[in-house]
Amino acid sequence: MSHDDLYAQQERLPNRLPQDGEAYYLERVLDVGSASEALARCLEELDWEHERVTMFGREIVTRRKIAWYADAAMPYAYSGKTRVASPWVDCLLALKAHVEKASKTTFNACLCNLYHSGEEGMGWHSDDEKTLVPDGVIASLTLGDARRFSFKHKASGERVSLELAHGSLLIMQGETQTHWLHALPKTRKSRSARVNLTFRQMR
Ligand SMILES: O=C(O)CCC(=O)C(=O)O
Ligand SMILES: [Fe+2]
Repeated sequence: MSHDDLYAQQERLPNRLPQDGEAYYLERVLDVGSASEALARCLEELDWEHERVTMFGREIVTRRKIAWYADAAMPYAYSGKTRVASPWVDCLLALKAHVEKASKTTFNACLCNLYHSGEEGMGWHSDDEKTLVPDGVIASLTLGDARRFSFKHKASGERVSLELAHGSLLIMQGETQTHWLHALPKTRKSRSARVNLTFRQMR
């Protein structure tokens, strides 16, 4: 799909959140072939490692893997741990350029997630770390198996869910992180890998 088509599509995109934030879903920013090629390259070329999180005073190593890229060797606080960014690699830079055009925004960092199957997910959280631009844009590219993604309003508990397809982009902006949590629930339906690239704006 050309970028002109993408812009035209975006003009009409509905906000998926009923209030207190903005979430736009672009179902196909990459065609199936390009998305599959990008998935293979990301699996092969990114610095994947298991995430270590501290829960109830104990260190837990997640099955899910992550990789962290940013303009400089920026430290990034995430789940109570500080990670130093890897320097950008070509396949990620090409995807970043594509996502920047599609979202008409620029990004200086990317947190990458690798879920080997539906047995891996991510719990409720908001991306409101102090190192991120407040109310900045987060653009989340999905490569691989489609998964359900859910929002939950912090005050009312209201939920909004959508399915994120192979080659799709979810753009979160405005006050989304202040008022909503999001999660990627585990599921028995997914048996293959999904890579999710969350392009971010660090200050
Ligand atoms: O995998 C996803 O779609 C969600 C990832 C996410 O929320 C995050 O990295 O903060
Ligand atoms: Fe998140």
